[in-house]
Amino acid sequence: MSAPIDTAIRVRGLSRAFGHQTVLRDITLDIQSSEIFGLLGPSGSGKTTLVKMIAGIDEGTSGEVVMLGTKLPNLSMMERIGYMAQSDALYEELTAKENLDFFAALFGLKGAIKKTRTAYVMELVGLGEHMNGIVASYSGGMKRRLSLAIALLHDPRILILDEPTVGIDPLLRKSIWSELEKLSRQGTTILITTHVMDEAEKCHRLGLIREGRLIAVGSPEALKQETGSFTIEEAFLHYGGAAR
Ligand SMILES: Nc1ncnc2c1ncn2[C@@H]1O[C@H](COP(=O)(O)OP(=O)(O)OP(=O)(O)O)[C@@H](O)[C@H]1O
Repeated sequence: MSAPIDTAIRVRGLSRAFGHQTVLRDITLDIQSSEIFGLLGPSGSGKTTLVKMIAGIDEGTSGEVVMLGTKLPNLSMMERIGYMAQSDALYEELTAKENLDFFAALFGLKGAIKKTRTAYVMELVGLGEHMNGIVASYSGGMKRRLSLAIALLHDPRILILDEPTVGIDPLLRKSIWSELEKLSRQGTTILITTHVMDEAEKCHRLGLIREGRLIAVGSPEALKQETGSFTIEEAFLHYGGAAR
């Protein structure tokens, strides 16, 4: 008998409409524990809408999301999810440290653990020396990095990142990716949306999304092989999508 597959995120028949506009149509998807799963699709195809429902902050018009065995939305699951939204949700008038303190309190981090985690995540995103800077004075890329630090702060089992590396320079992007790979090896499940093809190549599996439908799911290699493509972009075109 084969070992049971450890599913971290189970999506079944998920649809979402805003008024008369249906933006997600009957999405069914399993994301395995420790997997780095990438969502790729043109602007407006429904990636953010989907990750918001998987993060438990929006609900489908129909269908369901089950995370680590618990149906969402469920408040107690919030502790196990690190969510980095596409637009930064930061307190601009406060310092980075004060922002981190706020989120640490929200997740019940205190004392030495809070101090260690705060220092670690800020170093990771290259902001170790900007801890006491007022966020309003940060550049766009620095704000993205602080948002990523906050998503990682409580060491969540599930990490949901909506275009996390926009505005981040290639060197730092590389070190962030090697950290994501390390977290995945340690058991963290990572769902990431991206427009960047070399990031898509780093995902264990990809879901290609177009006009609210999941048009293909597979490893970058499998998707390329199936379509006889050299690049993911080409494979996407083959499935009837467009990379942007
Ligand atoms: N709250 C909302 N009310 C009405 N329409 C919405 C709402 N949120 C999203 N939409 C619509 O849903 C569609 C999908 O949007 P979504 O943000 O999920 O796309 P996306 O693939 O993440 O795009 P991008 O890559 O540009 O971030 C768009 O047509 C958008 O206008």
